Amino acid sequence: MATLQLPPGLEYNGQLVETSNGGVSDWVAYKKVKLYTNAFVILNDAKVLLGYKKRGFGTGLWNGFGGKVDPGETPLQAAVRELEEEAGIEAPLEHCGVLFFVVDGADAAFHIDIFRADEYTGTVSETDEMRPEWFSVQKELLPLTNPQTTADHDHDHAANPQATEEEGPEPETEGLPLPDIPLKQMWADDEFWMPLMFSRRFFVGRADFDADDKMLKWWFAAAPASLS
Ligand SMILES: Nc1ncnc2c1[nH]c(=O)n2[C@H]1C[C@H](O)[C@@H](COP(=O)(O)OP(=O)(O)OP(=O)(O)O)O1
Repeated sequence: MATLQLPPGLEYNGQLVETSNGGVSDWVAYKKVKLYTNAFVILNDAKVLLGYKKRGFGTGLWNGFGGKVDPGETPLQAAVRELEEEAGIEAPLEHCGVLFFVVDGADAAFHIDIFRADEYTGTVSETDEMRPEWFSVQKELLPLTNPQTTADHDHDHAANPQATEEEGPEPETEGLPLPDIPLKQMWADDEFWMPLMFSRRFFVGRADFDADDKMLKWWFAAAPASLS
């Protein structure tokens, strides 16, 4: 497999397959990089918890839960802290990808470590910063070729052979008709990497935006499906 040329800001030593790219020809220049996290709880490969950003950067958009990595923290520690601060829950987070994100004119680029978990404990709660809500993962975000993704979207409880009745339907989503993930009210890059996250393929990518939050250029790649 040929080695891929990664955009500036990204490093990855393993095998990658390019999954999407587009936009204008030049990457936006940046001077420094700040570390961020973003975390998703995904139940039965079929439902995902998102938060509506009520204030600060990205106000009015739905996103995972996350923020800056504080001095002395690892990205995983920061992701666990932010999930508790912004959604009131704890989860066994696993690193599932890296997004390098640049806004033209901003003082620093964002290196965002993305985490996912299949379960959580605690009670999902609204905070000053985020309003959490469960969404159904629409079929368009689940590649048909993914052997590990077993979501059955015609039923509330996904057809996951490892799910047992003891795990039960989650009380906070049981019986509710969930809306699809609101891609039009999310960062424009999300549609390129969310399918990789849902199909459990480790991904890396970069997305550059202008000062009005319009996406200028993007590139995403993922571990080959058989290696993830
Ligand atoms: N393009 C894109 N796609 C997906 N997710 C993101 C982006 N850009 C982003 O910034 N993000 C994520 C990364 C972080 O999870 C949040 C932004 O964090 P923010 O809320 O600004 O950081 P905090 O540390 O919580 O900020 P304060 O609480 O200090 O205001 O969005």
